[in-house]
Amino acid sequence: MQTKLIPAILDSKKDYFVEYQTGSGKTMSMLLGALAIAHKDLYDFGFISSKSYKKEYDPDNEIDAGLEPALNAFESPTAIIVVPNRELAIQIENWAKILISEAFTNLPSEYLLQSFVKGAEYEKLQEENLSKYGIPSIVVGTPSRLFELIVESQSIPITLRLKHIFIDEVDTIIKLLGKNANLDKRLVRLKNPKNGQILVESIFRQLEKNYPAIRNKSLPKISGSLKNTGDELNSNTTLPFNQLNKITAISEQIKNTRKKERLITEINRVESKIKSSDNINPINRDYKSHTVSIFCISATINSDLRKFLKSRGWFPNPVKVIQEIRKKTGNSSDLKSHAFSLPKQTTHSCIIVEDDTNMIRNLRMKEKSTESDEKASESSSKKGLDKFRNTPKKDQFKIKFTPDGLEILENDDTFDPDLILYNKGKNSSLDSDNNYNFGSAKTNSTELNNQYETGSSLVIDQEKYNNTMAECISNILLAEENLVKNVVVFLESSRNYKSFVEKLSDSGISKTRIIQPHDLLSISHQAETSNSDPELENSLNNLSNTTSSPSNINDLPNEALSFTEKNKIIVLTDSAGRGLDIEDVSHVIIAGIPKTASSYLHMSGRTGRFGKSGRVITLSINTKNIKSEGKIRGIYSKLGISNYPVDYIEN
Ligand SMILES: Nc1ncnc2c1ncn2[C@@H]1O[C@H](COP(=O)(O)OP(=O)(O)OP(=O)(O)O)[C@@H](O)[C@H]1O
Repeated sequence: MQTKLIPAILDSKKDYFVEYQTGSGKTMSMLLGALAIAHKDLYDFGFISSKSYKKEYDPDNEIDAGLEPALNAFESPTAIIVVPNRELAIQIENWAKILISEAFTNLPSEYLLQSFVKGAEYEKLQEENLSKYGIPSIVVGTPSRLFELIVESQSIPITLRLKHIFIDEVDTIIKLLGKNANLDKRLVRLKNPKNGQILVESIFRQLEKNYPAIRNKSLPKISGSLKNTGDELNSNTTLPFNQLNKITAISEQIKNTRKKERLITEINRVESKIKSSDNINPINRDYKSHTVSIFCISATINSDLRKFLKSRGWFPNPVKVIQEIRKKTGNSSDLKSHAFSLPKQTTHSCIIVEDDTNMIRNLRMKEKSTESDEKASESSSKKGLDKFRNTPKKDQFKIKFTPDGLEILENDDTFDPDLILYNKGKNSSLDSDNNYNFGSAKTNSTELNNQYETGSSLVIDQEKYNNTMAECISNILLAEENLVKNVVVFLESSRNYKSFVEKLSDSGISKTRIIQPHDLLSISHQAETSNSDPELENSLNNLSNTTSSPSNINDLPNEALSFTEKNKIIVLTDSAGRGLDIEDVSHVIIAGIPKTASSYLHMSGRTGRFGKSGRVITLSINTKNIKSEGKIRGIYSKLGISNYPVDYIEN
């Protein structure tokens, strides 16, 4: 993958989807490629002066070439890296610091790369860095912070120097609505697209405004009207209007007059927002003068996301795809039926806790997982979109084998971005969220069931969840002591984080061993500001070395005492853990049923990275009414993994 991706970045003539398994080195390749380009910037813009040191630039002897940094030499960045969370932005910056210090003796890394994330203390430091070092060659940050700096305040200007936009964990950044999201939620999304989407599209709008000459054809007129509904829709209607039209068509069939009226009012509000907002209509890139390459990167990119981004005007030309060859699953022969790939060296186990008897046992896998398990994992909604689900699937892609790998040619004649909203059958996406009951006040038993199925798990109260999970986790760590290095625990996103961490420390795990996302940031931040040992600066990568104060014997009420201090328990949620590379994670423990197969894949991917072995244990509570086994079996089956029974637990 790296031998394909890095040259593709250096060539920068096309747009790419990069879909490789977790821990395969995507983020590292992206950074290496971007730094290679930034490195050239140093010479092109006089940072490294041969005159001052009376030496010619010698690529084999860079350290001696001599550096002469000039303030504000770059008028704008040459690459923008968008990531979904602060932790990942800081991790990338820390990696860059180490790589840059290896290549140059005297060059502050901030000339080449700076990170931008939200939070008062970080923002202050970022502003100081910007004024001290000027605009870096590479900016990395979260969508909302980059939006503030690039679009709102324009403190980071965008010029034709910009050659690359990397979107790491693109599926999280765009976060398409799930197939079962209701109309309310769809309307809200239409009015308020995700920050990452607005950021990227605003950058292209800015470029177009500032450099009209880069376009050599005039913009087609964007039009749309609510008057065309249902079958009258034609392909010239732009995406948001098209979606709105379909929502209108569905809302008209709703019998409950009050609900119908409310929806129509909301539809009108969304329509006027769409009309008045530039941000909502797709962009229109001109590929005859292709100036910026977009790299969309993740272990889980599905065809819905590809279609959606194309419909937003991101890729008017064929997009290159760098991905591993996948085995096929399911019935269909198209790309959707490819299972996402997981590292082979990771084992997956699921432990079921029977709530009524308090017994624990291994997940029982049937001989072969049945279709009903898969259905359980998708959990169908009965919210009135059924008639759209059976819409015949169109042949959206043609695949071409090229020397560089697979290239996907999307066929414009058959392409219908609205299918993203409505066409969901058996082959529905793995990574869309399943969202229910948005805005609904009442919850009936079916909805309750759905909530559980989707992983919201509100049926199990917080106290019971905390007690059960903490007890299981401390016992597992005890039983697997010899295998344990660092451990990542994922708790359900709907859970109270603080009380869970407190319970964990009550159950025999020393507080000093528990690391929270904020701790990861503050460790990095301290390393950054204290200008200490560069090795230490890579704190995310050296968790086992950044030990906290020695453990107090009173913090360790039971046998968990025997753990050494170097073993850390990092408590995260799915979104905070996306893309993070934490050193020596031997175990991932997922406390609860993941929302989607894709979510499971990313959480489990914090271990078994870059060829190392890994162990993933999912803990699931079976209550009297709700059996969670079908859901986890469905996820296993979708991802093509089998249960590895835990030998110290009954089957
Ligand atoms: N060429 C390489 N040689 C040695 N180690 C590497 C190389 N490339 C990446 N790594 C290491 O492999 C680990 C995983 O890399 P990285 O985080 O880039 O993977 P990823 O594919 O982006 O993972 P994810 O999908 O979880 O975001 C990191 O510790 C990284 O330092």
